[in-house]
Amino acid sequence: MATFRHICDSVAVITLSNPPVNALSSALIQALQKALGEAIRDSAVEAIVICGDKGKFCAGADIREFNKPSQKRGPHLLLLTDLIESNKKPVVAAIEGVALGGGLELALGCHYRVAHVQARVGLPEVLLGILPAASGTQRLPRLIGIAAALTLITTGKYVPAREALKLGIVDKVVGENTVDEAIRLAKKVIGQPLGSRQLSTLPVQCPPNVEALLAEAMVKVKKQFRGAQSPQACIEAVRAAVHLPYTEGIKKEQELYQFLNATHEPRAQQYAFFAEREVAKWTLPSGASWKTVSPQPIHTAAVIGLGTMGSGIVISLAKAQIPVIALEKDKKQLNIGSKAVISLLDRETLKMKQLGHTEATNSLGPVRFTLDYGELRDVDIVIEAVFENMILKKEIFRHLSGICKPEAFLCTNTSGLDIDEIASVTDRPQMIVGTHFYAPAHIMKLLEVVHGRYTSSISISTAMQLAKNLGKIGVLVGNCPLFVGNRLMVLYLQQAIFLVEEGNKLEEIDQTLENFGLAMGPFQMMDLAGLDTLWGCHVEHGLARPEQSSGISTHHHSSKRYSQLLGILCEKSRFGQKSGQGWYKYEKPGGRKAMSDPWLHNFLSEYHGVNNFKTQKITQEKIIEWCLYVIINEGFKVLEDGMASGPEDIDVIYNSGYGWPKHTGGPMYYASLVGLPVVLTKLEKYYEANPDIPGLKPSSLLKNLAALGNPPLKEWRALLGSWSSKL
Ligand SMILES: CCCCCCCCCCCCC/C=C/C(=O)SCCNC(=O)CCNC(=O)[C@H](O)C(C)(C)COP(=O)(O)OP(=O)(O)OC[C@H]1O[C@@H](n2cnc3c(N)ncnc32)[C@H](O)[C@@H]1OP(=O)(O)O
Repeated sequence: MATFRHICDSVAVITLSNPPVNALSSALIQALQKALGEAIRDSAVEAIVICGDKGKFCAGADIREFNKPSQKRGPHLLLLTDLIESNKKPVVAAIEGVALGGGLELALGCHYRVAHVQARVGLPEVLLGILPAASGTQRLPRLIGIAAALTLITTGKYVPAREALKLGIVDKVVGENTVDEAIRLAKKVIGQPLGSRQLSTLPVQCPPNVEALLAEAMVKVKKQFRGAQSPQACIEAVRAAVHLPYTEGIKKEQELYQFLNATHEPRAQQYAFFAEREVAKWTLPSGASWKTVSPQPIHTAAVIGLGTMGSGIVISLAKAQIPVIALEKDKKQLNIGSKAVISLLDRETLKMKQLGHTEATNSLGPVRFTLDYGELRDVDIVIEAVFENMILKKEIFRHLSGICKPEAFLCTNTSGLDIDEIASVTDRPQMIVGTHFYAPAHIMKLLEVVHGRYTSSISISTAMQLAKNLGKIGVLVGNCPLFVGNRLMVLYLQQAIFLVEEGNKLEEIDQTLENFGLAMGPFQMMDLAGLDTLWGCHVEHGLARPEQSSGISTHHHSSKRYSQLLGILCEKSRFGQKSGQGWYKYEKPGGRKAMSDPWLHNFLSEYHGVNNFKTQKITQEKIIEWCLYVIINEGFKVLEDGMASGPEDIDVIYNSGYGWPKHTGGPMYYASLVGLPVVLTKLEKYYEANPDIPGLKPSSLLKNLAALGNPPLKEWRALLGSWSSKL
């Protein structure tokens, strides 16, 4: 756990050992306390080095223990940091790998910190719904100042060693032998006064405008983490460091921790943390998983189509150092596409250089542009990213079949078309996988990996490994129309549009859902995605009729309610951000700043009158229920259909692909927070009043679970044996 040995009879090295990331479990904290006590008492020891086993210093408190009652958690890390700091023998932290959360707090208790050049440090507690409650909010501002500490503590950002050195978090960065260097430093400082190295005793260096700085940070986090309490608590704790002596600041830190811990947020965020890791460990009903099916290595790739999605996918591959051949259909498109890719690559290279990655200078190297399909002959994987048209996609896959080597995986970036139909025209249906990236593809973390009827487990394993290599979260889903993410999303967007038809203001709907915590409201999201794209998707998937926009309409299609508004706006060339107007207007085509548009409001009130819609102004609470409960309900239907392995998969898709607020865990976790019987009752009521909206018809899985009360999400599967994955 924490072992202790003598070096040269004067330096004790204490090694933290708790695989895989040396998380500070209560057992490890106890062992560390014991080892420290021994080293302190041992008169032969004049200095101490703390390091982590297997090249990882420490990833912080053991998150799995957070739900243990505190009396069972053993000694508190905070007491340990005080013990280290007040010790007369110098203590040096040798940081390799990571020093995160409690791991960094432990290092801040030490008198010196030496880091390996590839190490990263940070205080990510805010991302787990808590704050750095083992003195991080009090010691870090004393070390690096208020502004830098605020940034680190409120964003949870991981800082690479070189940046940590610039900020003053570590004293030295080394390329190798971190522990040896820490031992050398420890020996050198034996006998020197430690006063200036005891962070708790230092004054906080405050700029004159400190209150303005704190207020600005508060505005920022309220916008960035709407509805979440931990970022605000983090700022309050740093404010305490400004105004109160250390011990009082610590009291405030503890109070804020207790306050946060009493909310649902830590549990929701910690659930989201583990859910992300769980879904990456895919298993198929056949039993195939990482453990049984090795992914094929991907040394080279090709991307077909260099529009927004294709360009982003090329960048993603290039960033992972996978050589890419980028193909377009004609010279003009290749010219436009290659310019977009090169400019994105330049931007990424610059970003990486700023982070100290010198190897990034060569990141443009792996991309080659071509018009010639023949060049794709030897690549290991092809990702098709042309626009959503089945005929075109089939033509491309037929062509690829004849050109690519038999071992090449052929992937489609369709956002919802039938993978099996695409596979049917190829010579290798078992090697066809859906790889649904999210825009911008080089930034968004989510990759839906779509399992077609014929897809082999090796293809799945390879696609899931590719997601990892690209730094993305791969979530395995089934081949249903629109897959999982968009299947739920399209119903949500429709609900929002129905509200507008009934006389509600789209700005209010957006604002309400943003206040709930979504990264953007539905209308801003539609403008970003492109109204023409969404309309095309509605028509393609039979949610509306193509001719309806100009024709006479009953607002029903196959007895289901639909709205023509998207089609009408497209007819008026209002495509969203790209055309400078959609649901909102923008300063110019491609502009980002959404402004309310008086023209649209006039148009909507006319439309409302002409079409005789009922007027139904609803409250903020109802907007949330009306729009979000269809996501939850369809999530249950996805589980019923076996198109996702579990509720965690749906939550991860929404958290990482759709800006769902992690402090509510994800839509399915949120349903359990609200209470399944409550969600069910509301849906029943809404469906009774709107039988023409099938998205509101409660799923039988929801009904069955609600009948059992509100069982915790992790028990859903065990309670209902009938629901099984059909992936
Ligand atoms: C005076 C007394 C008063 C008492 C008052 C009580 C107050 C109580 C206060 C409590 C104070 C606590 C203060 C400290 C808080 C914290 O430290 S919170 C934790 C902060 N740390 C993190 O958030 C780190 C999260 N982890 C990561 O970012 C990554 O895992 C990684 C470390 C960078 C490694 O990444 P990668 O190599 O990609 O591997 P992963 O797949 O992500 O992880 C590997 C496995 O490790 C598990 N894991 C990771 N971190 C932790 C952790 N901190 N605890 C437990 N487990 C962890 C992860 O789940 C993976 O596990 P498997 O899936 O089982 O393999």
